Amino acid sequence: MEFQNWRHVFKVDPAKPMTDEMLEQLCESGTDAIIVGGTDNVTIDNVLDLLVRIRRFTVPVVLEISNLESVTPGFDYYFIPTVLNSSNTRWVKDLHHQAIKEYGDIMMWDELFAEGYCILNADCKAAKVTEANTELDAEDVVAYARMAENLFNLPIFYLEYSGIYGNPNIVKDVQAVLENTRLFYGGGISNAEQAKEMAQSANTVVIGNIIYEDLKTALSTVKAVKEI
Ligand SMILES: CC(C)=CCC/C(C)=C/CC/C(C)=C/CC/C(C)=C/CC/C(C)=C/CC/C(C)=C/CC/C(C)=C/COP(=O)(O)OP(=O)(O)O
Ligand SMILES: O=P(O)(O)OC[C@@H](O)CO
Ligand SMILES: [Mg+2]
Repeated sequence: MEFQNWRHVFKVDPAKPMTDEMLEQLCESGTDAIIVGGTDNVTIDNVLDLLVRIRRFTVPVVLEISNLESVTPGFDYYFIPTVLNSSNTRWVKDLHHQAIKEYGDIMMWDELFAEGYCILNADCKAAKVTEANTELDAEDVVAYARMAENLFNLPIFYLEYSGIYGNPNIVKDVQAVLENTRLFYGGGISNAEQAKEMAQSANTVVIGNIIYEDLKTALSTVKAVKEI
């Protein structure tokens, strides 16, 4: 699949305002894809608004589904998070079961890809919402990665530090045990050096909040990652 070659992606949050000028710079930056996703206040209206505006460009666009109410046709792919270290089955497989029960007959299965999330920042919104157990050491995380690949055959293992820069050694340890499952890293990347450091081990680095804080620096991460 196309995403298997992605090295760099921007994640844009439908709940946050973004001008056409900003969006154009992101879409024309040379990034491999734009992921549309966030934890809260994601609605059909703000998702459609972003989709229509991103579609003016040729960059691939993915919807990372965080609730069923905001799903719409028109994206290239749909990423479906399942939070492996959640302590509440709702975020692991119950919402997924409900969605498949309701829409299973009309689902375009070849556009859907599951992401096995392991959330490591206890203070981020996604950890709180999903009641994630973030008290994990490197061995625990590696075990989740092995589970994602070997038990569940997930195409993506997503190391999520949303809001803080993570531990590059853990990213390295995880990459060492993955063969087919792609390793996405996201969290706290706020300059080109950090993007480069995480991209040494992760297959794909995800750049989120810095887009809204310092667009120029966010754009600089594309070249940094592509240079490796
Ligand atoms: C039209 C078409 C092709 C139809 C497809 C049919 C269909 C309905 C398919 C659905 C298939 C399916 C099985 C869906 C599951 C649905 C679901 C609701 C799953 C749960 C998702 C989940 C675990 C969400 C929890 C939160 C989470 C992990 C979000 C990921 C994004 C993230 C961590 C963002 C970072 O947060 P952010 O908001 O940016 O935080 P800050 O503001 O602090 O930065
Ligand atoms: O927003 P940041 O901290 O860059 O994290 C990116 C992404 O992993 C969030 O889901
Ligand atoms: Mg965010």
